[in-house]
Amino acid sequence: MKIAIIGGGNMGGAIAKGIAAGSLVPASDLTVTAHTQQTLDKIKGYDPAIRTTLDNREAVQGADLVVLAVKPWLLEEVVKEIRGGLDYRKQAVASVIGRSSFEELGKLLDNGSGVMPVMYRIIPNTAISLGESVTFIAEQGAPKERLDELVSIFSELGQTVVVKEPMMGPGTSLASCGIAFALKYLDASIQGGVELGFAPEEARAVVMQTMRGALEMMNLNGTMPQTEIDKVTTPGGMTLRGLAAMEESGFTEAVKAGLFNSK
Ligand SMILES: NC(=O)C1=CN([C@@H]2O[C@H](COP(=O)(O)OP(=O)(O)OC[C@H]3O[C@@H](n4cnc5c(N)ncnc54)[C@H](O)[C@@H]3O)[C@@H](O)[C@H]2O)C=CC1
Ligand SMILES: O=C(O)[C@@H]1CCC=N1
Repeated sequence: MKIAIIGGGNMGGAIAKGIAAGSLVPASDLTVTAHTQQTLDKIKGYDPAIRTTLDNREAVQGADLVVLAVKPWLLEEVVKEIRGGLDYRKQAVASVIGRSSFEELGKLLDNGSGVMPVMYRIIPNTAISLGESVTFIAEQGAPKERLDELVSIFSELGQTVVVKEPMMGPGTSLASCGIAFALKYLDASIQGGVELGFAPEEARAVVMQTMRGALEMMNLNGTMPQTEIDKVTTPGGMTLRGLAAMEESGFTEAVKAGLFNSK
C-alpha cells in the first residue's frame, strides 16, 4: 500500500517512523509532506528511503491512502488543495485529526461528482513511533479486505481497536490523550520523589521501574489494578494513608475529569 502523509509533525512523523520500521509497507512507499524543509529532514532521518516533499499535490499522486495529519484548523485548506488531484474510486482518505468526523471530512471532500472515497479515522498515540501505540480506527465505506490491510499495518505498531465512529472520541481520550495523562502521573511522581530527597535522575529511574513493575504484574496476573493495590496495602499502614491522601486531593475524580473533558 502506498501511503501519503500530509503533515509530518509529531503525529504524522511518528506514524511515518513506525510504518517505515514495520514490515508491511516499504519506506519507499511512504511519502511525507510538511510546512518546512527542516521537518522533512527530520523525517528523512528516520529512514532515508521515505519520500518527502513540500508539495501536497505531488505527494498524493499514486497514493492508495492519503493520511491527513495537520492541525485541525488547517484541514479545510489542505483538503481543498489536494481534492482536485484525488481519484476517489482508487484512493482512500484517512484523518488523524483528533476532533473530526466523517460528516465534516465528507463535506470537505465532496467534489460534486457523487463519488466519495473510502474514509478512515485513525487515532494512534505518540508511542506509535516505537511500535507501542493503541490505535483506534473507524471506517466509512471500506471493503473488508481494505480495512483488514490497514489494521494489519497499524497492528505491527501496537494494538489496534476497530470501533464505530461514536467511540472514536472516547478512544482518543483514553489512549491518545491518555498517554499524556499517564506521563502526567509519572511527572507528578518524579516531582514528589525529588521533594522527598531524591535527585531527579534517581527519581526518574525509580518511578519508571515502579510503573514497569505495576504494568507487568497486571499483565502476568491478568488482574485489575485494585487486586494489586490490595496486595500492597497493609491495614493501618503507610500505603493506606497515602491512598487516602490522594483521594482527599481528588485523584480518581481528577483523572476522570481529564478523560471526560478531552473527548
Ligand atoms: N500529537 C498527538 O499525539 C496526536 C495528534 N493527533 C492529531 O494530529 C494532527 C497533527 O498534530 P501534531 O502532529 O501534534 O501537530 P504538529 O504541529 O506537530 O504537526 C503538524 C505538521 O503539519 C505540517 N503542516 C502545516 N501546514 C501544512 C500544510 N499546509 N501542508 C502540509 N503539512 C503542513 C507542519 O509542518 C507540521 O509538521 C492534529 O490534528 C491532532 O489532532 C491525533 C492523535 C494524537
Ligand atoms: O491534543 C489533541 O488534540 C490531539 C488529539 C489527541 C492527542 N492529541
